[in-house]
Amino acid sequence: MIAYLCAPHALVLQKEASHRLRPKVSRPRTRYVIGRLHSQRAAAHPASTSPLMFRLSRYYSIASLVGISIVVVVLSWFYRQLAIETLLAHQTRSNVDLTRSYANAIWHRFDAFVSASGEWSAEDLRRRPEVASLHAATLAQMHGMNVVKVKVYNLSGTTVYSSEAGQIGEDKHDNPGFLSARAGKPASEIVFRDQFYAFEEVIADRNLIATYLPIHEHGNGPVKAVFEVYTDVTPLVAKMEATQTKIITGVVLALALLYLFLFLIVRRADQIITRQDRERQDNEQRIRHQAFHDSLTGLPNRNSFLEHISEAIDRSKRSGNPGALLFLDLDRFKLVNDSLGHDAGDQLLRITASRIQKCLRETDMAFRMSGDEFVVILESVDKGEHAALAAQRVMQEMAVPMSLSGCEVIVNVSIGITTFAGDSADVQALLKEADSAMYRAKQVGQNHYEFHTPDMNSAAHERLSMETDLQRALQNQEFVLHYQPKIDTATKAIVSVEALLRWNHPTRGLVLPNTFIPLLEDTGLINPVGEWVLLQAACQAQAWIDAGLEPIRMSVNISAKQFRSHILVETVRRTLGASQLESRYLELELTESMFIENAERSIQIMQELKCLGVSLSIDDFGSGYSSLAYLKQFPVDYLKIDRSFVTDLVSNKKDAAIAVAIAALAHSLDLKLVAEGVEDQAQVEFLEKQGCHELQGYLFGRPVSAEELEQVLRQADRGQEARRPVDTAA
Ligand SMILES: Nc1nc2c(ncn2[C@@H]2O[C@H](COP(=O)(O)O[C@H]3[C@@H](O)[C@H](n4cnc5c(=O)[nH]c(N)nc54)O[C@@H]3COP(=O)(O)O)[C@@H](O)[C@H]2O)c(=O)[nH]1
Repeated sequence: MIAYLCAPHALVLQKEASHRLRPKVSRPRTRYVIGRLHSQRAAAHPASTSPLMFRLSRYYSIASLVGISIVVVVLSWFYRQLAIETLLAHQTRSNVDLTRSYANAIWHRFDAFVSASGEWSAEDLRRRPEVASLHAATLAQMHGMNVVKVKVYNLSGTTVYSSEAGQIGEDKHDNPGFLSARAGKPASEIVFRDQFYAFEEVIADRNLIATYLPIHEHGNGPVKAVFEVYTDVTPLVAKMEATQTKIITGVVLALALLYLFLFLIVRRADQIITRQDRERQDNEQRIRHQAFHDSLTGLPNRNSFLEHISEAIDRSKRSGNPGALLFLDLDRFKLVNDSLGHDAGDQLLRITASRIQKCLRETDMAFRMSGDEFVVILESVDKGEHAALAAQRVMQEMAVPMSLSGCEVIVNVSIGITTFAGDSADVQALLKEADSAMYRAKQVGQNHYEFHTPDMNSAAHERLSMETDLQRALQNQEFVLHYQPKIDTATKAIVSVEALLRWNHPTRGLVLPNTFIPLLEDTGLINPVGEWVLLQAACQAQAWIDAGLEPIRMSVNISAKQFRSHILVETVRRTLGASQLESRYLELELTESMFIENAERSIQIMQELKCLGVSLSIDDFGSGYSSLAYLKQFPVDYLKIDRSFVTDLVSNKKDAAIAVAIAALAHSLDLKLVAEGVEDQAQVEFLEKQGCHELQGYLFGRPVSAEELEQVLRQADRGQEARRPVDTAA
């Protein structure tokens, strides 16, 4: 039940709405879709920030420092090699010149000595008297030069003279420098000596260039001996090293500046990348959250449910503790949406979500599946009573009035419960079980919970098979209309008939609209079927006129979906054209809940319908949101008191008071009053007193086929008297 305790302009009614089906159990079909879900766990829980975020500036710093170091080392080595090569080449040239002048000056003294040296031992060589004069001549020749040692080798590689006397007689025949010079090619090498015996002193920490030079006979003849000259290049090397240091320092400074400049660019890029990365992560997190949560209520959604129920079943398997699934559906949610608008509907869903959560333990989880459907997973429920207690808690919480769009409203909930243990593996089957139980709870009377029983599965199958059959019913001409008369209170003549839809099911027999109109609404078939009803009823009314019967009004029920479909006016126009029925004989029965969501638009539709000349009636009046403020603007002709107030109006003072109030309202708004559900004379008398214009009910006739009603109409016309009511036993 939904109860409105509304503000001044509305009637204060807490009566169960009538059994009219248009706004009744109408809930979106549940689809059980289990698809592959990507990263469900990650998405159900907030994503952590990536620990491996690429740090460009860190990589740049390391890579460029290593690169700069390599460049400096290579450059430094390369420069040094180049400088030494240059030095060696230069020194070799100068040593060639030096040797040439040395040879020119003193070779004539050596010539015979060197030629004969092959015969002497090392000792003999050292003792030779020529050595002293050679030494003196050499010293004189080298004076003032940077030459620090001179050696002379004969062609066998024996040191025949050295300015360091101790080396005379040494064998150097396999020395590469000697071999190169003996072959006619000067050779130089640079060496470092921490101690070196120069002509007359010992010198320390010196860079020396040793040059091996061939001595040719007559200047350009065959090689006669090999000279080795050591020149001290320490100052040159020091200079070279100083230059090298300067160049390297310059290069390092230039690279450091470049590094700094690039570092600033890279750091900025790094900051941008980091920010974009964070934004991307935030976006991903938001998308994941959206994929697994319902944006309206903030509850986890169906995807999240599918993940969690599987985990809950696994846990139940491991622990052996059973769990339970609660399927919750709001009672008459559609009515709130239709009457108070979608904002109120959204607010209701949010309040419901928070109330459900209030009733749960930390280990339980609530999900919004779709529309007004919620599911709760309860873990470790030892006995079914625990699930029942949770359901009761939710129902109690929902029974507390809530304020929606300025109205105090109580919206109840119907709950289906099923339990699962380790062996229940099929999530889809579990959902179906809980859904079937919820459906049974609704059928039992709403604001109720039911446990799943095996027979419920067959009820669900039944629903499905009905839906399938309905798809073919229109094509197979299985629908028929029955007609129930309305009589004039004063004359008791039939002044109108209400067309009521029946389904002639091939195997089930005659099915009443309570069973299938909600399914027609759910499947969207209500529009084509509604059009068919309109045309059929109008054609029947015209057929009776054509058959010579006194014309009467034909009233047709219009569903909320039809009314909102925006093609209603055009459909009625086409119907009138096709049936040739005068518009004053067509009446449309609308319910007040259709108008509230967009009253202005509803008034416009009603005015357009009125322009066609049809009559309009507000059916089931008093059972919904009766806005008096709008009622005076509705261009309607009839107000039909809801059957629920008529049934007990003689015995129930409140019903009587409401019927009186509605009658007064109709009179003051200049509307014709119709009462439905009239079953006895006492009701007739009460309603007559209230000035009710027309009466409808089993007392005057049940809905019957067109043929049966035609007979009644004929009898009445033949008798030239007020039409007799249809036999109530029919
Ligand atoms: N959108 C459409 N709705 C339709 C159409 N045809 C019917 N309906 C709606 O279905 C509901 C149930 O209709 P039905 O089972 O046909 O019941 C009607 C009457 O049989 C019943 N009635 C009439 N008099 C009495 C009575 O004295 N006692 C009693 N217990 N029941 C009685 O009331 C129903 C008619 O109600 P109403 O429409 O409010 O006048 C019902 O809501 C229909 O509107 C259709 O084609 N389209």
